[in-house]
Amino acid sequence: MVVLSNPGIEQLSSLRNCKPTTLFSGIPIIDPSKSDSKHLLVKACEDFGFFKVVNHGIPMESISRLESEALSFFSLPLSEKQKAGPPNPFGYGNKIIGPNGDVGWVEYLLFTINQESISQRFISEDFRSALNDYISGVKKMACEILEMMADGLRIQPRNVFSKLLMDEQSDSVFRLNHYPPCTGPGIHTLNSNNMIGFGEHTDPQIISVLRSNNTSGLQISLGDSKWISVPPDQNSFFINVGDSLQVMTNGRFKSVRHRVLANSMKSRVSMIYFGGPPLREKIAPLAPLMKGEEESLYKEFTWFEYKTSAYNSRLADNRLLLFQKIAAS
Ligand SMILES: C=C1C[C@]23C[C@@]1(O)CC[C@H]2[C@@]12CC[C@H](O)[C@@](C)(C(=O)O1)[C@H]2[C@@H]3C(=O)O
Ligand SMILES: O=C(O)CCC(=O)C(=O)O
Ligand SMILES: [Fe+2]
Repeated sequence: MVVLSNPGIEQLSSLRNCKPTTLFSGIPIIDPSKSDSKHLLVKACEDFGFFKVVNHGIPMESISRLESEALSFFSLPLSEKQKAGPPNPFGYGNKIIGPNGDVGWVEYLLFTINQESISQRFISEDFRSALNDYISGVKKMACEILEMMADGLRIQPRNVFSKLLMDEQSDSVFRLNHYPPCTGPGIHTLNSNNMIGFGEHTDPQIISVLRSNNTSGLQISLGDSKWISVPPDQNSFFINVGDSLQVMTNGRFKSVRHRVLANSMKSRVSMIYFGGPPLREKIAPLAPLMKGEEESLYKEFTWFEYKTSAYNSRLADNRLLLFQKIAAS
């Protein structure tokens, strides 16, 4: 990857602060075809806000096609890729994440999804077709997972979450990330610690569906400032609970704090579908989940208000704090 003059090396060197960790074998695994999966899934969302889905039914051909289109794009000369940028927030971005000064050892393409498909013209017809085919598969899977969650929580109708993604005004986003091996000038010679590819954060939406190639790097935190390295699995999907789902379950499900470390040997390619509600949607705890006199932990807000506030925040900020009735200690 070509190193841009902005951000500078001082900024990027602040990313080398990660201690090596071992891969964790306790990530919950959900097989949707198994009868107990809805209960396991609820437990995973309560304990981790994160789990892996196997036996998902999305054809490998659809996944590989998108991965190879993405790799072809990221292999283009920087000047070609930059024709699809800068991200505003959609388009091609290189090292700069979001509008508020965050940087990472990553380049990416960010797309908005309008009614099932991507219409942005900054990529080729073949690339767009691979994206649209893949997105329709992961969206269907995300909705099935959300319906299993409703079943596991014993709430009705079972499309109470999934209808938000199915709404034609759903504000969903798709992202392709490419983390080149981190051998930039001055980086590995200064210090052998890992570099941050994508800094720690929670995803603001309802649910994120992540697939990566077999390169490690993704880590999750269980709120104890320790990081757990997620063993990569190119045949499975990883699900993140987003901030909006945490609010809709009044804190019962936890939005998972995660980050990506760049790998010094291999490049990582990830594809993430972020399922979000329509902008006008009120994000609030669902009544059937409230027990007795239980009160909402959050002030009332719409997805538009939350998203606006998120885009004014730094990646690592706890974006829900502003919307909590009682600030956490
Ligand atoms: C620093 C930022 C990038 C981000 C918008 C934000 O201001 C804070 C949230 C970030 C995040 C994290 C999850 C997704 O990757 C993302 C697309 C999103 O919806 O929220 C990114 C935003 C971004 O890269 O534009
Ligand atoms: O690239 C990854 O594996 C995760 C990136 C991520 O968390 C994000 O784009 O929000
Ligand atoms: Fe994320």
